[in-house]
Amino acid sequence: MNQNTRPAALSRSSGVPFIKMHGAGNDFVVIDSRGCVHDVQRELVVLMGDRRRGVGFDQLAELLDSDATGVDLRLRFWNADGSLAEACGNATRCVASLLFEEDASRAGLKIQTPRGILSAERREDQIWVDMGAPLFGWEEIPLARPLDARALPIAGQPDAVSIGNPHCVFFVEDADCARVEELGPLMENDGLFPARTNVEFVSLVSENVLRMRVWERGTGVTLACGSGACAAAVCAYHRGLTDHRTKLLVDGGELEVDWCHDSLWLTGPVCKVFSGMFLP
Ligand SMILES: N[C@H](CCC[C@H](N)C(=O)O)C(=O)O
Repeated sequence: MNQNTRPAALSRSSGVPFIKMHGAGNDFVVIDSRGCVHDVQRELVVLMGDRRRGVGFDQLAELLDSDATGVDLRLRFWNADGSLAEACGNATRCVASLLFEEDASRAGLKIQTPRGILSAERREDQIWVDMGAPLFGWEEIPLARPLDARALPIAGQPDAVSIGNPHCVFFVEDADCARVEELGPLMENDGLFPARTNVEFVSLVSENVLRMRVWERGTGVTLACGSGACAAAVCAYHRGLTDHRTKLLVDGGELEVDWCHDSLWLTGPVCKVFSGMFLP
């Protein structure tokens, strides 16, 4: 790459330090831009996101300073295609685990995201993140026109919901047979969703246990999706399929959602894989 075309963050002479993490196989690069002059730019995201020429990730989570009182940090989420996302449940869990590790005496965290200020808590050996309340208003999701978001009038009658970011949830007989790679990108780019959408295929496996496969907006097929798990759990609850607490079997493991007093609490495994220096 020509030196003159380098985005600001790439001109850090010794490279860009990062941590690679995953939550149930949903993988992330975490960059700490707190106290930095340069924040991350789209060009850097796309270069790092390349699984052959870069590091590779589903999302890049960027830690930023927050000026809101009582807030520990601000988070910005980038998809692998360089687009921004309003929410990312699994990256929020991963970052919360880093912060709890930094300071073992911490009981809770407040994290500012485009979706609002989220709480994270450590309960025994699990980290829970409150993803907030689901939004079903057509202009909140957003949908292209005023429609009832539950059972959209298209084939498969999916539900639409926002967990800060848009989701389109298909309830199917057997999620393992869903044509995720074919239908995912079609729905992601359907005119019904002007901001594009994440797409989940969900089936009921047993009492309060759902199987979920996902196509993520701006990324593609992923092994798990935290906001998608919240979307699937709350839509299943509204359809009378599950109770308030749901386990989700995803391709990369298990997630759990507790839908409680207008809060969608999310938990699941978190793993730190390696740290490194990205050299442009
Ligand atoms: N993996 C994320 C979702 C990323 C969202 C992104 N694909 C979008 O909304 O554009 C999660 O755990 O919630």
